[in-house]
Amino acid sequence: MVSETMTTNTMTADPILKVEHLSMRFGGLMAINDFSFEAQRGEITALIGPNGAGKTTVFNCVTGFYKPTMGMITMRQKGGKEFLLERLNDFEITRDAKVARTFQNIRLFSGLTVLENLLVAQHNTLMKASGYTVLGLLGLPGYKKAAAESIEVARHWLEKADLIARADDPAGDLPYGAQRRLEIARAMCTGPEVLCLDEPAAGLNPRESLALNELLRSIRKDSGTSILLIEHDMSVVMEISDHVVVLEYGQKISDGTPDHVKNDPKVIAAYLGVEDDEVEEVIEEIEEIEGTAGGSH
Ligand SMILES: Nc1ncnc2c1ncn2[C@@H]1O[C@H](COP(=O)(O)OP(=O)(O)OP(=O)(O)O)[C@@H](O)[C@H]1O
Repeated sequence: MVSETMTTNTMTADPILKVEHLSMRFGGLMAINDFSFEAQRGEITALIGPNGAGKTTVFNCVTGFYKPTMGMITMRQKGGKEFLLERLNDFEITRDAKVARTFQNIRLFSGLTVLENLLVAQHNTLMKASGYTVLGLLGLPGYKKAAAESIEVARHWLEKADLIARADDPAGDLPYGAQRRLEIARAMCTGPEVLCLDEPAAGLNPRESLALNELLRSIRKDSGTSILLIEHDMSVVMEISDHVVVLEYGQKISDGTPDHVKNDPKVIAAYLGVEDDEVEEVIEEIEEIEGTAGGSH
């Protein structure tokens, strides 16, 4: 039988994103120190780790918000074209390399409607079709066609995100979980090959969390977009990820399938804040407590 780890790392090896020897220094602090990992095409890769481990810094390097102190970040599109992301500006990473992102804090245009938010996301395509002229905006058939297509793309993602009934409502009126899904739908309207999500489940209730899982799974299945996510909610990470990479103090401590990572003593130690050799003792204690709780029901 082929092990799960092999399925992820060997048999389907087709990395869309390769991070090699990444380091990021902030003054005297080495926030990321010689960190390498690969995200496979068509998979959901989660980056996890305790607070301050460096997850957001890695994200900011991948998406061009920070220029790394050292290291290489290669994005290989499905046609084979390669981009060295550390050399590009953030807007080029979105526009040319086709890496989209969402943020920890929701950044929607709250006064615009839900649909309008998705049309704004397609601004680049629409402006190109207008020939960048007012006349183009008013009369060019190419523009009209592009505008109709943009509405179609928006409708598609509104349906996927279960937001079609709210299309004409101001984005700011949506419940929190729906705003998170709208952000993801907006990122998808740019046609990304990699979607980077910064804590998409933060602040969601269990029902909203389930809706998010469903949306992310359908993105992977239907669009083939690869997803890289940072997430604290382990139920989301373990349920939807194909591959999990764990950071602690800016260095990789584990890398593999959710099952592999979940049972890795180094990861357990990092999350519990104990030394590696104390892990077994702590696990035994937890099992005892679980046994006692199970027995009392
Ligand atoms: N712009 C910055 N200037 C200085 N230090 C920074 C900067 N950004 C991050 N850091 C530091 O780098 C380290 C890693 O921070 P980062 O935000 O990447 O961690 P994280 O794993 O995303 O944490 P959290 O889970 O709390 O969001 C921290 O010690 C943080 O204080």
